[in-house]
Amino acid sequence: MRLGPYELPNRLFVAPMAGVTDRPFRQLCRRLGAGHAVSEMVTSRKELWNSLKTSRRADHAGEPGPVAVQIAGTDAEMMAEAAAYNIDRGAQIIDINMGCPAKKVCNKWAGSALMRDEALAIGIVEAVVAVCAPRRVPVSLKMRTGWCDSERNALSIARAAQSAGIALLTVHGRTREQGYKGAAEYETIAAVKAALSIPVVANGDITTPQKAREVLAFTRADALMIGRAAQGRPWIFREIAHFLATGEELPPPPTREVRGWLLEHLLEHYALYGEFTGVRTARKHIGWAVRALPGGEIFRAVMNTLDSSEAQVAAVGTFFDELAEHHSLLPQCAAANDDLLALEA
Ligand SMILES: Cc1cc2nc3c(=O)[nH]c(=O)nc-3n(C[C@H](O)[C@H](O)[C@H](O)COP(=O)(O)O)c2cc1C
Repeated sequence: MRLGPYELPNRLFVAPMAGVTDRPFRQLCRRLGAGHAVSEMVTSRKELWNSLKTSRRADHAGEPGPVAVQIAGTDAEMMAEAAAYNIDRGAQIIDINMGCPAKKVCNKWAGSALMRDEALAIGIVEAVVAVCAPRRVPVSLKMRTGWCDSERNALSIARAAQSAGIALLTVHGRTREQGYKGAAEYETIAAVKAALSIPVVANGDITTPQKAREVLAFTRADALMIGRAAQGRPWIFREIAHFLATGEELPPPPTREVRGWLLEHLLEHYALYGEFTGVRTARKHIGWAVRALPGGEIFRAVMNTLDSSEAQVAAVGTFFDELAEHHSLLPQCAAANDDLLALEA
């Protein structure tokens, strides 16, 4: 599918998830079938641009393009500056965050809180497009269905944002008030898709290839975005791609291959974050990878006591070696996907 001047390899996107979708994770998802990845959000507050956290988030070394950087903020001029700053550092697509419900973001009237003030929201879109268009950088927008049940204004913002020049729109089928609770609804996404001529991406609770097919059919969206279901299961993208193309389910991946992907991911992760932070932040990725495997919960607890990368890598290697002795294919998850989603929200 096309996004501005770029032809994306497929219509399965990794959702931006702060603290999760760093470069190593995005690269892993892409390798395992995702056609597009949006980075974790970068603040529009200039004073934070040189912080270690922001510079790690702006690290795209070796990442296959187009590099999409998400920006968040509350002020049109600052957002335009943030867009220009990130383009100068390699961003090829700028994604505006109007979807994040986090308090840190919402208290500052950013993220999904912007949906409450349509004039401000569109002012931001216009200012960002004004900076990006001359540089031939497409702007995408990510939003929820509205602020709350009685203020479901996705359609009106979507129309205005399209007129303001965005190239693609993602809609997460929940209101800001819902956070991650309840189920995503797809009626609003279908209505937005029917009203717009630019590509629309459906997001929310897509956890299986079957669900992916249903959401595509119901919303008629051009693409799907997947977040939490890819945590610990980045091969979900190729599972979905295969199912959409053939109608058949792929068998689970070989346990040894999963071992290899996770260990490679860990090495990339330590390289980006360094030993101390890397070991600590890798724990969640390992936890997600093993949570639904036999012995996973016990391993997770043990692993949280290890504080060197060497010990972490050795423990993960041994865990998967032992698993592979009994299961050449990864044993299917015991926990239902819905439980996993609830767990991580
Ligand atoms: C840990 C976490 C961090 C997130 N961070 C962001 C973010 O930085 N920007 C954003 O637009 N959405 C963010 N989201 C929302 C996701 O992009 C996505 O819209 C949401 O998880 C619904 O999709 P899913 O059901 O496939 O997970 C985050 C979600 C999670 C779980």
